[in-house]
Amino acid sequence: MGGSTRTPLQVSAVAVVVMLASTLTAFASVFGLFFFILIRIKGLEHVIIHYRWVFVCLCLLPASALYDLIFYLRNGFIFYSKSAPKQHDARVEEIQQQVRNWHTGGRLRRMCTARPGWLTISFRTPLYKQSLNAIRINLMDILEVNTEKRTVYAEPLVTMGQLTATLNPLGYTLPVIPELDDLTLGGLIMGVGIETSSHIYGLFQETVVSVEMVLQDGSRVRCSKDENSELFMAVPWSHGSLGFLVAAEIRIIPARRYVKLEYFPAYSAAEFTDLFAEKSLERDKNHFVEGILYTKDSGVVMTGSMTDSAESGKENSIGHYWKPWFYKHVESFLKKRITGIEYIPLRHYYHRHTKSIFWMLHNIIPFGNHPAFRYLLGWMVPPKVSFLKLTQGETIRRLYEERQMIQDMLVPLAHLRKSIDYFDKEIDLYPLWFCPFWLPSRPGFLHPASMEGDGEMYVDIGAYGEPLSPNFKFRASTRKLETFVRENNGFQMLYADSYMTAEEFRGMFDHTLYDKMRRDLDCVKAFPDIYEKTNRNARY
Ligand SMILES: Cc1cc2nc3c(=O)[nH]c(=O)nc-3n(C[C@H](O)[C@H](O)[C@H](O)COP(=O)(O)OP(=O)(O)OC[C@H]3O[C@@H](n4cnc5c(N)ncnc54)[C@H](O)[C@@H]3O)c2cc1C
Ligand SMILES: NC(=O)C1=CN([C@@H]2O[C@H](COP(=O)(O)OP(=O)(O)OC[C@H]3O[C@@H](n4cnc5c(N)ncnc54)[C@H](OP(=O)(O)O)[C@@H]3O)[C@@H](O)[C@H]2O)C=CC1
Ligand SMILES: CC(C)=CCC[C@@H](C)[C@H]1CC[C@H]2C3=C(CC[C@]12C)[C@@]1(C)CC[C@H](O)C[C@@H]1CC3
Repeated sequence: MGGSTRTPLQVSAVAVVVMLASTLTAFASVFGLFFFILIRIKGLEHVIIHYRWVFVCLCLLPASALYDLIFYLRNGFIFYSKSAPKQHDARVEEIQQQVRNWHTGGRLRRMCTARPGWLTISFRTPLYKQSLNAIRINLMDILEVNTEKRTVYAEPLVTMGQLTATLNPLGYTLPVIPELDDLTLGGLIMGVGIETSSHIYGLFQETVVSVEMVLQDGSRVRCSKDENSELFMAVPWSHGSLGFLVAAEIRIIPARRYVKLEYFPAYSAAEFTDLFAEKSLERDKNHFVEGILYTKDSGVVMTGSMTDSAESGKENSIGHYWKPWFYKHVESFLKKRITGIEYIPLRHYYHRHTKSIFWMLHNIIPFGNHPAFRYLLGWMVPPKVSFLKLTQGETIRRLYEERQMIQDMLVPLAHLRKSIDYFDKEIDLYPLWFCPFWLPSRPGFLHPASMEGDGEMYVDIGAYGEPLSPNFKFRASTRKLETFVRENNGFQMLYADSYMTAEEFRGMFDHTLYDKMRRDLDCVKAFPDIYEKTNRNARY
């Protein structure tokens, strides 16, 4: 894609945007500072809880839009000027130097990345960030899109939003693009990522062709299925406990203009389960499969396929800021008791839950889906998750801790019906999100209970919101849920609060290869292990 000449109109438009942005920033900063002081004054809890939207709308929305705009311009400039690949080696060398300095300094404290805890897409802030030796990883660019090899080569801080904005106009996409936009390549490879195409391609980790790591001795290694293959298989879910990721090569596939999305309402848990299982197993027919349950007995299953043309009158650009929140739109099929077909522009599909942060924005801006709000301020939505986290203050943090659940549990598809019953009885939280994924049988932290056969179809059950079950007790109920999941050969996503003991944790995840790599690469004194980094006690 070549550069283009700007017309005087475009130059004036940029000047107006810059002026508006500066005014907004000044206003947001003053108001933000005022509110920041306010949330620290005790006794103002009512205001903080019930009027958080004032602060969010006046400060966080403009700040988020501005931040995104600046980074979008910066990323576009760097990508098209091709300056990042030239600097990559020097930047990696800086990381290697920091690790060597850690050795010469006597290896006193173990290491983690210096990325501040509030920036990570999880409810918690890691406590270890304060006490460990923080290694600065300043790597945030896409290095190459190779259409012949069908790969994109990128640095670990590249986000999903950055990747879709770059790849889609070139006619490509990633096989799995986990929603939300600010998720990073590093976080998804070292942690886990999932999307509604995972029933075909597997979790995000399965789309990785190779990774480049800096190990605890300061060396730089490349790993793929043919080169350092054991380390390659041990990297997913390792949470930076085997080394630092400095680049990754990910598969790309041709993109099409639209997703033809079909909506199938279901009016009982049994109907929902059967439909969801049937669509998930039709891997050659459905490129995307997703389900949302609104009550135990009502939900919608969606299937999508990519296409270049749309039937007239059926195009729906759901991503436009004035459009209703996606999960509300989906619910309307349930209420109207009809199936439906729509053609959604690809990028809009990928970001369908971003605008409303699944259904979590409703608590923060209760009128966020009202047409008046959408038309007036919708263009700035959503506030950045990291900004919400940074500014939530102690009262809101405690409130979420005591009243809200944010969990993703991965269970075999065969146990879906049982799991829906369990979630309904013990938690009673709706909407519930369902996303199928294929788990191959091969060594690593996560594999099906039986290693016979190619693999097994699993489903991610995402619970985000307020549990209404009268039996619900935060710690005890989460522990009980963890036990249920473990007993059903399932797994917990580790960005969420995990209360398992070390023994229970080892019972859920296969540590054979991981322990071997920790020993072979001399990681024990260099990095905390996964349990130490992800357990509830490690996070504030
Ligand atoms: C204020 C602003 C911030 C932006 N921030 C980024 C950024 O951080 N990274 C980036 O790669 N591109 C960003 N963009 C660029 C934007 O994504 C481009 O317009 C895009 O390349 C054009 O794609 P499109 O026309 O296919 O989709 P569009 O029609 O522009 O977008 C489709 C829909 O996807 C959603 N969407 C698109 N981009 C984002 C995003 N980045 N974050 C959240 N939702 C999004 C929106 O709901 C949008 O309505 C930003 C644009 C603006 C105006
Ligand atoms: N759709 C989806 O699939 C969603 C997934 N998520 C979760 O969000 C997480 C990703 O969030 P994100 O904010 O991007 O990442 P995080 O900053 O949360 O990083 C996740 C883990 O990866 C490690 N890590 C990240 N980058 C590197 C690196 N370059 N080298 C070594 N270790 C690294 C971090 O180590 P350290 O602590 O040392 O920084 C941390 O333990 C995923 O793990 C996923 O579970 C959340 C929402 C949606
Ligand atoms: C699709 C998958 C696999 C997971 C989606 C999880 C997200 C819905 C959550 C991950 C981190 C969560 C946070 C919040 C909302 C829900 C998540 C984005 C908050 C923004 C809620 C408001 C708080 O004040 C801050 C939270 C930060 C983390």
